[in-house]
Amino acid sequence: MTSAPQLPKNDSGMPAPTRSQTKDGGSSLGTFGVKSGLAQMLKGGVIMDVVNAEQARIAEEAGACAVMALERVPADIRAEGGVARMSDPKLIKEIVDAVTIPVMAKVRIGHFVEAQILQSIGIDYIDESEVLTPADDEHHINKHAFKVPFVCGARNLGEALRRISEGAAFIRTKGEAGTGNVVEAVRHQRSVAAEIRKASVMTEEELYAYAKDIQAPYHLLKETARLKRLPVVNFAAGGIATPADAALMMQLGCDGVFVGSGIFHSGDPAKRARAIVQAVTHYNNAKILAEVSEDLGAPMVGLTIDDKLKGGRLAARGY
Ligand SMILES: O=C(CO)[C@H](O)[C@H](O)COP(=O)(O)O
Repeated sequence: MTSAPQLPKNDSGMPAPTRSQTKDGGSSLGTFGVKSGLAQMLKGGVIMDVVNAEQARIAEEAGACAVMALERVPADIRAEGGVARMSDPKLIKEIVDAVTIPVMAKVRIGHFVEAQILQSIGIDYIDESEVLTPADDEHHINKHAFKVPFVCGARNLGEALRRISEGAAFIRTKGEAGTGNVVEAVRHQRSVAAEIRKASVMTEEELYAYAKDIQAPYHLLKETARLKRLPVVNFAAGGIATPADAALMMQLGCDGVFVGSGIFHSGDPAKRARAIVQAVTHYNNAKILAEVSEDLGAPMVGLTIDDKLKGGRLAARGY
C-alpha cells in the first residue's frame, strides 16, 4: 500500500480528534493525505511525554492535545544511558486506556518491526525518534508502508523534506531533548524557517540546485517554496521547559510544541502543564504569559549543551 506523497489540502482548524475517532491506527485509508490531515488537527496544541496512566490523566486534564507514551522521559534516558528501545506494549496500552486524547509512542530510527508492533496495538501516531537508540545507521523506516501516521524530527529543511519523502506526516524540530535548554529548539526552528524563506524567492533553476545542496527531493522543496511553510504540521520539541519557552517557539512559527522532561521533572507538573497549554494558546499575549508563569514551583534543572553533555547530542542521530 505504498503511495506517492500527496500534500495536505488545507489547514482544517478543527479540534484535536479523540482517540476513539482514530482507533483504527490513526487513519482508515492510510494515504499520505489522510495521515497528514489528521496531524493538522493537533495544531495549536501541546503534546506531553508521559510514563504512566496517572501522568497521562494529568496531561489530559491540563489540556494536552495528545500524549507520548514512553518508559522514561528524555532527561532520564540521557542520565541513565544504555540502549533506549520502544516501550513495553502493556505500558502503552495502560496509557491508551487512561485517556481519550490521541496517544503517540516512539520507535527507534529504522526499526520497522517496532513500528509494526505499535500499529498492531492501535497507537494513533508513531514517533521515529532520535531520543531512542537508532537501530539502523543508514535507513529510516519506509513510513508509506504504514496506515498509522508518523512524526519525525529534523534540524533543518533538507532533513525535514527527506523524512516527508519517506512518508512522515508530521515534523517536529529536534531541539536537544532532555536538557531543559531551549537553545537547540530555537536553532532548528530558525534554520527551517530561514531555508524556507530563501527557497521561496528562488527561480526554478535555483530550486534544482538548492534541492541538491540540501539533499531534499525537488518536488517537495518546490511545494514548500510555494506554500512558504513545510507541507505538513511542524511542532517544536527538545528542551522546552517553561511557558515562555513554549510561547517563544510559537512566535518563531511552530504549529505547536512537544514537552517531555520539562513538566514531569518540575516541582508542580500539573500546574506547569496547564501553564504551558495556556502559553501556547496565548503565545502572543505577554500579559497572559506573565500570569501563567507565576508561582509554578521549581523548573527542571537545565543542562549546558557542550562537548561534556551527558548522553551526547541526540539531535545528531538520523540522516
Ligand atoms: O522526542 C520527543 C518528541 O518526539 C520528546 O517528546 C521531546 O523531544 C521531549 O524533549 P524534552 O524532554 O526535552 O521536552
